[in-house]
Amino acid sequence: MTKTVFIDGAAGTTGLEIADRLTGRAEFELILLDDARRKDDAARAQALNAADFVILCLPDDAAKAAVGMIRNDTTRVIDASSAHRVAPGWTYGFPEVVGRDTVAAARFVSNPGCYPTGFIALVAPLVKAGLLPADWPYVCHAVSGYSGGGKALIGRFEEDGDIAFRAYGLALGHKHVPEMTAHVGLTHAPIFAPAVVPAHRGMLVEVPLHLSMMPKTGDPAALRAALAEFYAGSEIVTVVDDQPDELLLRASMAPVDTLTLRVLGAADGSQARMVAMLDNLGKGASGAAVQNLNLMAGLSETAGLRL
Ligand SMILES: NC(=O)C1=CN([C@@H]2O[C@H](COP(=O)(O)OP(=O)(O)OC[C@H]3O[C@@H](n4cnc5c(N)ncnc54)[C@H](OP(=O)(O)O)[C@@H]3O)[C@@H](O)[C@H]2O)C=CC1
Ligand SMILES: CC(=O)N[C@@H](CCC(=O)OP(=O)(O)O)C(=O)O
Repeated sequence: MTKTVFIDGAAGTTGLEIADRLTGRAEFELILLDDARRKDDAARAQALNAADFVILCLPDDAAKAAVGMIRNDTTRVIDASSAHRVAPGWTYGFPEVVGRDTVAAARFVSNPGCYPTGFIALVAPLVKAGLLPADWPYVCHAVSGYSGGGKALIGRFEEDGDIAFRAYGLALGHKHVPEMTAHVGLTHAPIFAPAVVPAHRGMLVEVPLHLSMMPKTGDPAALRAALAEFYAGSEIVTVVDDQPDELLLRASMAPVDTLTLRVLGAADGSQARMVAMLDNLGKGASGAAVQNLNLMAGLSETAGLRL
C-alpha cells in the first residue's frame, strides 16, 4: 500500500535531494505544500498529522517545534537535524551500527550528522570489537563541501568565489561532538577539527591513530579486516583495502549514497590514518534519510539510492 510522506523543509538543500530520490517511487506519495504555504504553521500541522512518514529537513529549533505539532501516535518521524541525536526516545538512524531491525521498528528516528557518519562508521565497530580503546582522546579532522552548511553556506561560497579553505569549529564544542561521543561510547569527547572546501558536495573524515602508543589496538590490517567483517554484505558501506598516494574530492562529484572506509597504515604498523569518504548530502543526509525510510516502510534499504 502507498505510504504518504511529508518533507518539512522540502525547499531546502536536504529536502530537495530526498524528494529527488523518492521521485517515481510507487511505494510513496509525497504531501506537498506550495511556496506560499510551506512555512504556514496551520498547513504544516495538517501535513505533519496526515502523513504516514514525516522527514524533517529544518533547523534544529524548527524541527523540535514540528515534533511538538504532531498530535497523533501514528505518524513516524525521521529528523535530519541535530535536534534529537542524543535525545531519549529517539533511535539513532545509523542502521549498520544500531541494527537495521531497530531502525525498522522505530517511530522517532534521528539521522546522524554528516561528519559523525564518517567518524562513527570508522571508530564504533572497532571499539565494540575491543580493537580500539573507548577511553582514548581521539581526534577527527574533516573537510566538507559547502552544501553541508545548507542554503546559507552555499550562498556564501557561491557569492565569494575566493574562499580556498575554511577552517571552523575553532572554539571546539561543534554540535556534532555529543553524538560522536555517545554513539561510539567514548569516555572523552574527541577533538573535532572540521573545514569546508570550495566544492558543492563531498567529504573526507579522518581519524589519525598513534597505534604504537595505544593500549588494546590491532595493527592496521587487523583494524581493516574487522571493519570489512562488520560491514560485510552492505551495498552502502564498503571497506577498501588499498594504499593510495592521495585521496581526492572532486568539485564535480555527482550525488552518491555510498560510504567508503579505509585504514591506511605506516609500513611498520605504528601509525594509521582511518579515512571515510562520503557525500554529505548522500549517506551524510538525504541518502541516509531514504535508507531509514525504506527500512521503516519494510522495503529494501537501498531502494531509490544512488549506489
Ligand atoms: N546540508 C547537509 O549536508 C546536511 C544537513 N543536515 C541538517 O538538515 C537540516 C536541513 O539542512 P539543509 O537542508 O542543509 O538546510 P537549508 O537551509 O538548505 O534548508 C532548510 C529549509 O528549511 C526551511 N525552514 C526553515 N524554518 C522553517 C520553518 N519554521 N518551517 C518550514 N520550513 C522552514 C528553510 O526555508 P527557506 O528556504 O525559506 O530558508 C529551508 O528551505 C538541518 O538541520 C541541517 O543541519 C544534516 C546533515 C547534512
Ligand atoms: C559544512 C557545514 O557547515 N556543515 C555543518 C554540518 C552539516 C550536517 O551534518 O548537518 P547537521 O548539523 O544537521 O548534522 C556544520 O558543520 O554545522
